[in-house]
Amino acid sequence: MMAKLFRAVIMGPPGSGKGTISERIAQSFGLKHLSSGDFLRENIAANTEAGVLAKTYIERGLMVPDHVMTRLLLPRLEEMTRHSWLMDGFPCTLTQAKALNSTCDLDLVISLNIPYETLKDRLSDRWIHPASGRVYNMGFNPPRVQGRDDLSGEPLIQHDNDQPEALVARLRHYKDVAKPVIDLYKSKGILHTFSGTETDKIWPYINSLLSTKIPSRPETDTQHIPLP
Ligand SMILES: Nc1nc2c(ncn2[C@@H]2O[C@H](COP(=O)(O)OP(=O)(O)OP(=O)(O)O)[C@@H](O)[C@H]2O)c(=O)[nH]1
Ligand SMILES: Nc1ccn([C@@H]2O[C@H](COP(=O)(O)O)[C@@H](O)[C@H]2O)c(=O)n1
Repeated sequence: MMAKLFRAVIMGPPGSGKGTISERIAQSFGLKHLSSGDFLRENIAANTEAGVLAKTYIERGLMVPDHVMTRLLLPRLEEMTRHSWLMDGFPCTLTQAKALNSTCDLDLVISLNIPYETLKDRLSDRWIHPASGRVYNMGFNPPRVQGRDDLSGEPLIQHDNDQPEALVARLRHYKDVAKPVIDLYKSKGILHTFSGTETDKIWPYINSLLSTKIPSRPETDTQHIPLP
């Protein structure tokens, strides 16, 4: 049982490994991994009003507007009064960061700084199980059976906006909107940036940083709990 609740955010461009590293943090430190992308997909699947609206943007490879993201996510975070969490993919604009700031005090922000060529290679090789959001990479973490999800056996898909043509625009957009967010967290003294081309090499540094902030927990005590 953690003495103090811990609130963290992980930021980085598409394909930087936010989801992959978040899962490791959740397993090692017992934080709930809250994925804004998964939450959007759940709302789309459930046909909620915000989900229907968000879908029209995601389908065109666009970012969902700030007011939709904050309306969807902030009430959920406000409910999480008894859990430590790690938010992945939100905030990604200054407006979202300011809205989050008015809801809670963050303890730590992890920012991933990964070269473009690496992102391009990873994303063109990324395969997703749409129903669960489980992510594979044909080189790094391939599925046991090619083209099939390990748990359900269902087919894996690739997103059009993971292909190099779409990626350049997505990365340019990320750089523009993330810069003021990074500056904000730097000025608060909670930003920690990790650079590199391999998650397995970055992970030990993140692990040791978090070990100084939160107690790790034994393997057997791990679980992934989706956002309620
Ligand atoms: N080759 C390689 N692939 C990696 C590495 N780390 C993560 N990946 C893969 O790269 C892809 C992107 O990783 P994610 O964890 O989905 O990245 P993300 O930042 O959450 O991406 P978005 O959801 O688009 O924002 C996935 O297919 C991962 O399996 C690595 O060190 N090497
Ligand atoms: N703050 C955010 C987060 C996500 N989106 C949209 O959702 C899509 C999927 O997100 P992943 O993190 O799972 O890649 C993403 O491509 C965006 O369209 C958003 O708009 N704002």
